[in-house]
Amino acid sequence: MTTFKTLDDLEAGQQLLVRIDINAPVEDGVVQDNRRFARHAETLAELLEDDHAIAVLAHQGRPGRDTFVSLEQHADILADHLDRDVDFVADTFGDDALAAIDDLESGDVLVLENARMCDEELPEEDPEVKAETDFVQTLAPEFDAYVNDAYSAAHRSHASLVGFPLVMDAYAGRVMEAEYTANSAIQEREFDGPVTMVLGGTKAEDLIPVIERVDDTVDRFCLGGIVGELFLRADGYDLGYDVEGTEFFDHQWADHRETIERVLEEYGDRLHLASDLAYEDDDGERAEEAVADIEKETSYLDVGSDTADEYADLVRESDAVFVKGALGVFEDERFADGTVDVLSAIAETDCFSVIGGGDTSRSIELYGLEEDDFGHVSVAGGAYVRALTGEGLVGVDVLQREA
Ligand SMILES: Nc1ncnc2c1ncn2[C@@H]1O[C@H](COP(=O)(O)OP(=O)(O)OP(=O)(O)O)[C@@H](O)[C@H]1O
Ligand SMILES: O=C(O)[C@H](O)COP(=O)(O)O
Repeated sequence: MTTFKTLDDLEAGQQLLVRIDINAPVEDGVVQDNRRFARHAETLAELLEDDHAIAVLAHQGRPGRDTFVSLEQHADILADHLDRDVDFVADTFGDDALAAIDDLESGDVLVLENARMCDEELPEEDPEVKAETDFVQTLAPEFDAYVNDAYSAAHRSHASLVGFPLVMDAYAGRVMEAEYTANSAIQEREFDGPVTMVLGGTKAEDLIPVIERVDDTVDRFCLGGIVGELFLRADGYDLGYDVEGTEFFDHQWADHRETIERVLEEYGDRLHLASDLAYEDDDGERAEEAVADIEKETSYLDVGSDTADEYADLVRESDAVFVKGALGVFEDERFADGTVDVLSAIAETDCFSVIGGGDTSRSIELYGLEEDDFGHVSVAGGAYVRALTGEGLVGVDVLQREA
């Protein structure tokens, strides 16, 4: 099944460019540790044992969002996980970056600045186009090989993910290998009882195509988070108001309204939407309201308790449950109930389960749930649900193609 080269094929003592995905939550400007750091640190530790010199390439946030910040704090978090110094240079492929790369010695780790701060990184273009960018053409000659460990970003055709394998010797890192193996195996499984997909979080644009493509294998969908509210809006309810400083609703509504309305119509009873939602009242407390009674323009931050009970019951009847995205803003304890109640119901049953999402998978340790109670906890979100549809991931495809 795995046709890419792995670290088992890599000669020791080389200068490596290693793409990882440490895209993380940022709270008040402070980058939050999540399980992506721990998993990638294991790959880096293995490479260091083999005397490689490493420059790390990664991204954080998207331009225009308040999570779009430098990777300086990420270098410190990685240093904690690795228990050694990790350098950072505030440059990705300019003179400062090249000078820092020149100084690398065996056993060094250097984090380059957020790849998405380079103009050539983001526009989705073919790998062949990305391989010709100055970004790729400048960095590639500085290294003996490229390692892609960023399975969770492998659905994006961005320069740092798809350009390098076309011009350099390229290998899959351990996280890439493990996630690819686990997620590909899920596609092959067959389940006797109902299969439920719990979809939430902020990235409706990633999830809507998934609903359509897993049509044959998933029996019902439980929606929450921003995604759920967009479907409720399509169902005629006046909701979907951003918290100050965020922009989740309007552009996704403008871009996907027709599809959301069509999916809602076609899927009917198979799509479960929240019947109640939670918000912050004037005293700063959690309050709940039935969706049918909603009149005020406020930001809803979690599904309500009736909805959480209904979703937990559906989970208990299921043979398999796939989760991507949180049902509410679980980082705030007042709005964690929906996510935690549903995850707890999954943990208590013996259904096969996968919990995915860089942010969402963090709720497991935040609320004292045990990773062992789930079939697979993926640090990938969009990439894992896409893999469930059987669709290839461009970042994996190029590694396989060049192997
Ligand atoms: N109603 C809501 N309003 C605002 N944010 C919400 C709401 N519901 C959930 N969220 C946020 O969704 C985030 C998780 O979903 P997100 O779409 O970022 O996916 P993810 O799990 O990190 O997957 P990926 O790896 O694809 O990024 C959480 O950080 C949570 O705070
Ligand atoms: O967090 C993720 O899912 C990956 O890092 C990809 O990030 P993106 O959705 O901003 O492209």
